[in-house]
Amino acid sequence: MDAGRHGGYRDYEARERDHDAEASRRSKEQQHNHLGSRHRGDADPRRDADRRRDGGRSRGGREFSNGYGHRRSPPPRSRLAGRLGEREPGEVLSGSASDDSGGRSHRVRENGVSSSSREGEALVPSPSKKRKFSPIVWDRDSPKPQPHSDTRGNKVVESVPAELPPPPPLPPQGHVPERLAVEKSPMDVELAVDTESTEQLQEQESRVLEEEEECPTMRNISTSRWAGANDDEEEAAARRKKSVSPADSAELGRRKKAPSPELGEVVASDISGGRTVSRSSDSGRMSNDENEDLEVDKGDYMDVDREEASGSDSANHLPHTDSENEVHLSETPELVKPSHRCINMLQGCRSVNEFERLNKINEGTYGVVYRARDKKTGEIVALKKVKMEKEREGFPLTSLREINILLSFHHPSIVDVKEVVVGSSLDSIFMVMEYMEHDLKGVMETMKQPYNQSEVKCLLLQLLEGVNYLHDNWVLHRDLKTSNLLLNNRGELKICDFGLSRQYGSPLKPCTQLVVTLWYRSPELLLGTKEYSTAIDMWSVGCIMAELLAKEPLFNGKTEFEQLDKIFRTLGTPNEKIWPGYAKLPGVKVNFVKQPYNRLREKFPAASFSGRPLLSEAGFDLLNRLLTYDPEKRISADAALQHEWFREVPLPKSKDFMPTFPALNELDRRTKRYLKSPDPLEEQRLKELQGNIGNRGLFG
Ligand SMILES: Nc1ncnc2c1ncn2[C@@H]1O[C@H](COP(=O)(O)OP(=O)(O)OP(=O)(O)O)[C@@H](O)[C@H]1O
Repeated sequence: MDAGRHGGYRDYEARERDHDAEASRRSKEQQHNHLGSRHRGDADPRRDADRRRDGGRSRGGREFSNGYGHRRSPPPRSRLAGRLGEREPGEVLSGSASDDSGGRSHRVRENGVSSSSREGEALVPSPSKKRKFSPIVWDRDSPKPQPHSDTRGNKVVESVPAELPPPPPLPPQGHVPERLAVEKSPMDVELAVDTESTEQLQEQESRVLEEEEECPTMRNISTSRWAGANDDEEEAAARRKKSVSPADSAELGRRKKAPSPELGEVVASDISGGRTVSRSSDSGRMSNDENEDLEVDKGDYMDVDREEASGSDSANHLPHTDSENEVHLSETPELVKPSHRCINMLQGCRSVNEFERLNKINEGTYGVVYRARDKKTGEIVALKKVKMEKEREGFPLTSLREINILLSFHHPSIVDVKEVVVGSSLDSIFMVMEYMEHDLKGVMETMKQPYNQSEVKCLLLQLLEGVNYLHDNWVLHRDLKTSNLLLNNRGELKICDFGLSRQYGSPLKPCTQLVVTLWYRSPELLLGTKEYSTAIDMWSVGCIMAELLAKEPLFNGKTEFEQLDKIFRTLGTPNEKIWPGYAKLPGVKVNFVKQPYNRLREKFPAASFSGRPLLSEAGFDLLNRLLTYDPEKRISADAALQHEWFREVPLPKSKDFMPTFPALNELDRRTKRYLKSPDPLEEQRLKELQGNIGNRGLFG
């Protein structure tokens, strides 16, 4: 942006070269530090400090007292075969389940015994993992963290210049972008925006960022290049992508986690190689002349804008021992070669009138979502129109974040944004997303019965894979809830709505406690903590797990006080013993109910005739670990994925056997209301309208 404004392309390129050299140097330093740290052993006192900060969520692997480890060894097939009779229809089978449960079929065990050293199991070398620091969030008023380099190559927060990072590189001379990204570098994502709008967007982003976060150490989330990537390897990775299953690729993604992003970068460890980015076939390097081509054909305009204008108790009660929380660092940290990824901001966007509008799906706080058809390809997509009406200052930051993150990330459990298209004016911007038939909230509202345990496992595994991918890539979602989990009729779950998501490790201003919808908000946020971490997302995952099992929200408070009250009544009132630091939280001054016991088990009994959702010991243990008060002790996504519950019967249901529903998102809103209405008369009408709505799948 600055280059365009002040120096033109020449300056821009020169600056870019400098930037590249700097990035390359940093990358080398990082790698060097990594190598250095390999030989240093565990005697590093800073490692202990990191371990405490990390709260045991390190990628290096946390051993739980119950023996859940990080070993990913496939069980002998014969064992599973021996208990086929115990399976529910659609359960994941060893060996064939790579596409069922996020590639964890190899974790399936005979009976859920979690011994980490069972005989006869073929040990697959666990991928070395990178340690992940707990994000550190500084109060704006607090002293700025001093820049320092981490000798182990781990994430460090360093002071960075207030100015935005340099713009992305120009494509090489004569470069004509391909339509299909699979033929390109797997890490290349090209956000096609015309030059003028690019400048405008960047300028606005910079302005909004500066306003929102005055802290000079903040850098915006931007997708930028990693130095040192090998193009050949990228191409090979892109080719490999085509042959790996999503589940396999999720596994791969975890292995490929970059040690830490360069500050200000969203490091997309693009697990599956090249993402297929649909983009304008006529897009190319943008010139002012080409820009004019973007003028919409008024006669053929999709009338979106106009229409808009008119219309276990231990987790909470028994403090974990030190040994439980001990972080076992990876002995041989994997040296990850960062992938090369860049967004070409200089290509032209397609116009929204290349899509035919089908119906309005939903309207959220930040955008209106439409179902539409790509006129060229016939593909059905979801178009999220960025809401601009409240934005007197320009392009909304939330949307910029969302676009940045979603264009950068590619994972089977994260909704895919294919491209960005523009409306008649530059302030009407749409994200073109893969279309999903439902969101989890809508589906649960229409279901007669809650999901059973094996279905919950299938969904939860996918959710955890997505959250793990985000956390691995230094992003907090900060608004996980059932309406932000999309479902399709292939049993796939995908996380959407990244408007509140945030790169962590960067300072956040104090008022950002108001993230996460109330029902899914963690106690530390409700109690006003100024430092929070990946654990806030894990609390939300716990609430979602409970909601999936019960088909109703776990804690549905109307105010923050009521929300905390509901949490405390169910999980017991926390204290310093189970949650060190609790007493110092700003919100603790309020007089809360004194509930000495954790009563969660009453809501999810092991056996019941009361109609309450059943949950095994292992399932309850996972739920308790997700709903652990102390964020430092709360289970991480990575550890949750290894939890015994997913390995015991009933095994996670295969996605193919998940119940399917009529696509709510294709119905008009009136019909949707019928569907959700508790009124029996309406229900009757609905039945007539929809036939077998809510029928469960073949084996459901
Ligand atoms: N790719 C998609 N396919 C189908 N439906 C979608 C898609 N993306 C979003 N939706 C629907 O639109 C709704 C709102 O989308 P989204 O959450 O992204 O918007 P928002 O304005 O950020 O919402 P919120 O108010 O929750 O922040 C979702 O709950 C979902 O029902």
